[in-house]
Amino acid sequence: MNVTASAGLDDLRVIGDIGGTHARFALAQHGAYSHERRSDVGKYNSLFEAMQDYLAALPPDKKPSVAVIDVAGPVRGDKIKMTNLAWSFSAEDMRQRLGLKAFRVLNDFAAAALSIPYLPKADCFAIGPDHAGAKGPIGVIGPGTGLGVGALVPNGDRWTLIPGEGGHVSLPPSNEMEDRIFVILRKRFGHVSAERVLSGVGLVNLYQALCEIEGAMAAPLTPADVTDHAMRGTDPTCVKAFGHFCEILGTVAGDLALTLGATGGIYIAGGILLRFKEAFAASGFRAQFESKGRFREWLQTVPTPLILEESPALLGLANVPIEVDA
Ligand SMILES: Nc1ncnc2c1ncn2[C@@H]1O[C@H](COP(=O)(O)OP(=O)(O)OP(=O)(O)O)[C@@H](O)[C@H]1O
Repeated sequence: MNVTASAGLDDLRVIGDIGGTHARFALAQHGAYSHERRSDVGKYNSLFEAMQDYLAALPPDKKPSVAVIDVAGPVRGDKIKMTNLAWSFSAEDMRQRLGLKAFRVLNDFAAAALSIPYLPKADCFAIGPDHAGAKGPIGVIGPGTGLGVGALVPNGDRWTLIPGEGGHVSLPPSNEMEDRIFVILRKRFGHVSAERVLSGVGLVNLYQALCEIEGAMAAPLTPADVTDHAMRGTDPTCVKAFGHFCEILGTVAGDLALTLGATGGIYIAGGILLRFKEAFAASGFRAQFESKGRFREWLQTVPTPLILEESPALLGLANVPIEVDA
């Protein structure tokens, strides 16, 4: 899809970023948004219910005429099924039931990628070289409930958006310990995608694999327990799990940079790492990102800012042109 900043931004639009755990809705016009609300997706049986609830709570003079929604999962055609959530819907059916002029659906990391040209500098925490003024293809990668990946490629004064399912690329182990973790995960999952490690549940998978390597019994920890122990240093296996998480993200992000030729930067998004920006910056992430043999020097020039905004996708959705077909 080719993207300009102008088309269809006058209509009041309801925008929604639908992840595997949270749904965030807002109202947008002229590229900016307000009336943001976040809910747990578990509260609702369907996207329709969640949207109806949000729309019903708006002031009476706020009646959006179009919807632009992103979902964590592939978007091909009218029927959408989310990857990490039991919701499915037809965009045309949603449009009719909500009485809207248009109902547009994008992949969540396509929307996150679209936000990058509009993201205020204060919403990024610099890791590696400064991203301000960096030009060229841009990648976005973010561990949350799943692992999202998206990209933007400059095309004259426009951007070409590349939605994909880069979270499901094969996990690349890059040292002996990662080999051992990989073997354990392969026995468990068969194909070990990057998402099996680089997500909330991935943190727990890493912790459990490390316990197995150490011959220890894994405690029933949540992703938040793992990072909590890691930050407080109260469980050495959790400290190691967080360390591997950051390093493996560095490897996968470095692969993405090489594949895209991402001189514009690889932006790190998702709901997990923005909570731990200092620990992430101090981790082995950047060293692993650059550790690409003969391409180390080139990777050293690629910025890897951490997006501090929980839902950058909303900014992308506020700006997506809706008359242009994907
Ligand atoms: N403190 C924490 N430490 C580590 N993981 C956490 C923490 N809090 C929440 N998580 C995990 O983060 C994930 C939710 O991430 P996020 O807030 O980005 O949700 P989402 O937008 O619904 O995800 P996605 O878009 O990937 O489907 C869950 O797996 C959750 O267990």
